[in-house]
Amino acid sequence: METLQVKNVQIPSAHFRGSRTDWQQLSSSKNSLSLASVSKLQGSGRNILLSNNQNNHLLLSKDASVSTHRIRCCAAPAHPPLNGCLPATCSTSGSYKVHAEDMLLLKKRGADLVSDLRGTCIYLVGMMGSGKSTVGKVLADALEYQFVDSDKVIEEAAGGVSVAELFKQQDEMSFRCAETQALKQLSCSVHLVVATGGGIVIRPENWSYMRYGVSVYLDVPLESLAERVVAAGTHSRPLLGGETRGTSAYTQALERLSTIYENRASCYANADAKVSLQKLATSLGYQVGDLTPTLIAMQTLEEIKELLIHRKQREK
Ligand SMILES: Nc1ncnc2c1ncn2[C@@H]1O[C@H](COP(=O)(O)OP(=O)(O)O)[C@@H](O)[C@H]1O
Ligand SMILES: O=C(O)C1=C[C@@H](OP(=O)(O)O)[C@@H](O)[C@H](O)C1
Repeated sequence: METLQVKNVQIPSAHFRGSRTDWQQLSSSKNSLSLASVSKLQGSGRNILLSNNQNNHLLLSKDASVSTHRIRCCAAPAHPPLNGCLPATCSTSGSYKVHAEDMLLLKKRGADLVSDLRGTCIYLVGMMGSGKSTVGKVLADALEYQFVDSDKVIEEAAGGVSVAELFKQQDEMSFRCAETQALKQLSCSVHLVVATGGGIVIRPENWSYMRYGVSVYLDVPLESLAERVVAAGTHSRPLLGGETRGTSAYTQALERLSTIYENRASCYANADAKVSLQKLATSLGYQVGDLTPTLIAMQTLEEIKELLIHRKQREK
């Protein structure tokens, strides 16, 4: 890790994902943004972390479209590069490991939101495999909320019987009733990030519970979903029709996911906010597969922030 003392930097506008009010801007054009009062620029691996003296941080990803020469230090370093300012440890959000510096930034973004959220629960909705659990755990850490998976609540209420087993033992309607009960119970709590089951959106009654909180739709292209669920194994996802192997597994998963999605697309659109992985990837010059749960969690916090600002303005 390298730390440079710099005064201001120029970055491509598309890569600015922070709050503009946190940063003094020297100039801004369609394609580029010049930020003043940057006190530190730290680089590690693919990431570049900018900080200013007000303790605001901005994480940029160094990839094909943001190479170091496009992140131009307008002032020469005041001191020779310093080494290792942040601990090289990782924090664990479930089994996914978040780099310490990323978690620092996530927590900063989370802390900015907490007072406006006032304990409101966050409900992540989206298709199977969209990353609700993976991203949800990172978000919960960032907000210092508790993470809950609605499927796990259903399994506990059923005495430890798995969702896949419940689908075998009962019809889907019974599972949906248990899901509504679980959600009703969760909606009485505060400070929760809830990873909901992919089908929770189909019942209007469920929305009446999720309206107590903020719902965010993780919109992931079907091809990526199919890749993920096949890699993870489809045994725990009964609606995908059990385990198949080889190349046909991907084709079968994609077909089933497409059919399920067609029936649900309008329901997902009810969410208060949306994180589109395709849009995020395009804005960063990435492929969807390159988007880490950390980046997705960061974007989720941004979307929630926008939503809260919008709500506040409407209240006025
Ligand atoms: N951003 C990501 N990039 C790649 N794989 C991911 C990402 N997010 C989640 N996954 C993987 O996809 C699978 C499904 O994720 P999960 O969080 O369980 O989804 P959901 O809770 O929406 O069903 C898991 O194996 C997980 O490791
Ligand atoms: O899409 C669905 O209808 C379902 C999604 C699953 O949850 P995940 O989205 O967490 O896989 C689980 O609730 C059940 O298998 C039904």
